[in-house]
Amino acid sequence: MKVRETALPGVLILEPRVFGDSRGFFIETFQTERYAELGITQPFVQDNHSRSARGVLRGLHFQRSRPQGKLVRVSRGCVFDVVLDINPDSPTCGQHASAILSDDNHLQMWVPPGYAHGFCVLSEIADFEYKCTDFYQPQDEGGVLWNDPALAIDWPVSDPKLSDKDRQNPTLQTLLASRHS
Ligand SMILES: Cc1cn([C@H]2C[C@H](O)[C@@H](COP(=O)(O)OP(=O)(O)O[C@H]3O[C@H](C)C(=O)[C@H](O)[C@H]3O)O2)c(=O)[nH]c1=O
Repeated sequence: MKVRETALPGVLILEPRVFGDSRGFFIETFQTERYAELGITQPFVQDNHSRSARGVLRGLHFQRSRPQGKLVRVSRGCVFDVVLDINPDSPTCGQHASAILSDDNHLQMWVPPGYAHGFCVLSEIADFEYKCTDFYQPQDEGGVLWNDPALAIDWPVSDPKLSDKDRQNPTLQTLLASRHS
């Protein structure tokens, strides 16, 4: 497996080994020992699968008191995936890492607990599948506005389809200010 570090501490882009043959391909999408060697040691307790159409943007989400680590991949289609540092004590707070994840490049993103995460869909349909290190806690959910100008995230969509919740997410500055109030 090839591993690329990013500008964000602990955020990794992983390229699993692909075994192709005349029938298609085979990939081990997760394996405890191999991923533990990369520091991905927290047990996964929940698997998620979302399907979205072209132009959908989900994010940027996080859980406050029960932060989820996420090992994300795309099993169908193509997305622009974004991880945002929202830790005010981090030297990279406000910075983001991004990658194109697709069923062609088979790339995965490891999002350690404590980061915000989101993606937008670049193909007709995208199946987004990911493993989480903690359970979904709806009352614990938080979000950051996808197009917060201070973040300068170069989303490859201009007028994405958002949930009502995501349309109302605060800017990072507002979020961090509310934590100290
Ligand atoms: C996340 C989640 C949602 N749900 C239910 C709650 C809603 O009735 C429905 C859609 O939820 P939501 O609109 O929050 O789904 P996404 O916008 O895809 O949320 C995810 O989007 C970004 C990309 C993330 O990184 C997070 O994993 C997660 O926040 O699924 C569940 O039952 N369990 C869950 O773990």
